[in-house]
Amino acid sequence: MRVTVLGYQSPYPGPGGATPGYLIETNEAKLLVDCGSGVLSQLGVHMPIYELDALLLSHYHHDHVADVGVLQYGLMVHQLFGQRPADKPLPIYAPALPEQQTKTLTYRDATRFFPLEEQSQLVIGDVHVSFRRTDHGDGDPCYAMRFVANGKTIVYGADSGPGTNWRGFVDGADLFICEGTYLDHNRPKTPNGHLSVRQAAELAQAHDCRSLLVTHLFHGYEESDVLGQAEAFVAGPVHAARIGLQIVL
Ligand SMILES: O=c1ccn([C@@H]2O[C@H](COP(=O)(O)O)[C@@H](O)[C@H]2O)c(=O)[nH]1
Repeated sequence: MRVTVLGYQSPYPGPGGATPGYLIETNEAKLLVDCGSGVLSQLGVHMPIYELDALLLSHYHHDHVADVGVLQYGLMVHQLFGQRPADKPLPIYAPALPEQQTKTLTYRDATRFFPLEEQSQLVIGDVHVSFRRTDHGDGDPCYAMRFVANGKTIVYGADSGPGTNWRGFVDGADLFICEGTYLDHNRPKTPNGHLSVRQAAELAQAHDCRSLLVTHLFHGYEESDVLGQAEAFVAGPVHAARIGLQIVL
């Protein structure tokens, strides 16, 4: 499996940047995971957008879905150009709630919405995907995703506060893509559905992850500060997200 960071910033893209979006590729699948602001232009650096096999959305906050509409337009045009079959809408797997948000995900022949629940299990090409609800948001679900292919496991933690139950989901992952929204000096006194970089590292270490990618970062954070505050993770390599970073497992 190969993961490419297309966007990692939050809550908005810095100059030339992008909010969360990750390309996960195997021999048999090209999956876009979240589709934030600026992600579509980054995707085009790595592959034609019409070759995607699926889009998976963790939740509907703007920083994770901002480019879905332009992706739909793009696929529609590539179908008109004959580069993508008109009878092959891109599946968009996304939470079933809030219902109003789901209504935009089926668009002409370009995309089709498939609802996710915590119990959902997907097989896309050679990738098996399962889900875990995270501690995030004001009542509507946000799902972390576990991708297993060719004996390797990537867990994408989506947005997740300290109340998330990770047991049996992230343990032993070859790569944990975990949010670290705050450096220490910005960390709120009361948990608000996000983790700090320090908490992300402690979590990955406690669950025996083999490598860590800290993401969902403010664009102004320095990579050296992020890596410095991730010192609790000693079990393997630590990466601070940056656009274009590729990790091969
Ligand atoms: O205290 C805060 C609250 C939010 N942010 C950033 O804003 C976005 C959107 O907020 P949600 O809590 O996810 O609705 C969030 O992803 C953070 O990047 C913040 O930095 N500090």
